[in-house]
Amino acid sequence: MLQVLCYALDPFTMRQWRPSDVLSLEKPLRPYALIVLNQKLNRLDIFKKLWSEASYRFCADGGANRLYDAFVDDEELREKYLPHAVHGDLDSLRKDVRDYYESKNVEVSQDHDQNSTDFMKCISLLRKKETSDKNEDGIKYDIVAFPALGGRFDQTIASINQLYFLKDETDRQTLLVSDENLTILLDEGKHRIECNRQLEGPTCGIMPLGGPIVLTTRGLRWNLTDYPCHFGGMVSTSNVLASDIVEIETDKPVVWTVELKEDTC
Ligand SMILES: Nc1ncnc2c1ncn2[C@@H]1O[C@H](COP(=O)(O)OP(=O)(O)OP(=O)(O)O)[C@@H](O)[C@H]1O
Ligand SMILES: Cc1ncc(C[n+]2csc(CCO)c2C)c(N)n1
Repeated sequence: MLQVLCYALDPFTMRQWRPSDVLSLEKPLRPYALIVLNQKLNRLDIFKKLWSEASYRFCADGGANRLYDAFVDDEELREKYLPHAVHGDLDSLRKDVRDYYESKNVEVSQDHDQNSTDFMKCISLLRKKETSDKNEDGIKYDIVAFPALGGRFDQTIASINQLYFLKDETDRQTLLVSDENLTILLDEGKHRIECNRQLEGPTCGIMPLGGPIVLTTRGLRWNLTDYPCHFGGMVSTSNVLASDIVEIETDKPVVWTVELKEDTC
């Protein structure tokens, strides 16, 4: 009761998160751009749900191959899943895939920069769209990347690094969705994460990937109070949701990840 009172008195210092909204709500509360990365689209249930409500749909380079290949047996369906753009250095995009999407008037654009991944390039493209005349309301879109994490470890770390890059953009949230996890970055401060335990859990982790932190948690099976966490010391992995509401207070950014159930959509 006391905590409910605290929220009522101090709602702005606690950042609110509902990571699984993108999988559960009919209409998302916040508009988002879906970026399809270059990993096999195993979970078409998740993919179709994320796709259906996205305001922008970009394929990061070889992500377009995965999209194309997901509908190998169904030409008609393939034509229903046309992205707004295929973007990147285009060293992974197959010629047949490029020809197909170009023939359907999909924007295929190349950026040769060798210091940014194709995922990052797609985020730059989103920024361009956001500042274009067509976005008169100046909407900033959340970013949902799928399938993110897993696969190559350097790419996995690059994707998490991307969360850190974006952390100061507090008017947008970035969510990495994999076949088995939802992952976000919590910036320094207080956070209230609402979990839908029909979709999320039981396991979760809080990982100080950017350096040492001091952590306080509530709503987990194993909680910490003002506890120093760092690699080589305490890292909260294989933790378990004990409540629909998880509260986390951290003095530095920290990665939150929660397991996805097998049947989510
Ligand atoms: N094996 C992988 N594991 C995890 N993520 C991947 C993997 N391969 C690609 N990705 C993600 O998909 C995006 C598009 O991949 P792309 O087809 O361009 O492969 P790449 O040339 O190896 O990637 P990049 O040029 O971005 O380093 C990458 O930017 C990355 O976010
Ligand atoms: C210090 C440093 N390490 C690695 C790369 C390589 N790299 C990082 S992102 C990217 C683009 C891939 O499409 C490439 C080639 C670099 N540039 N600088």
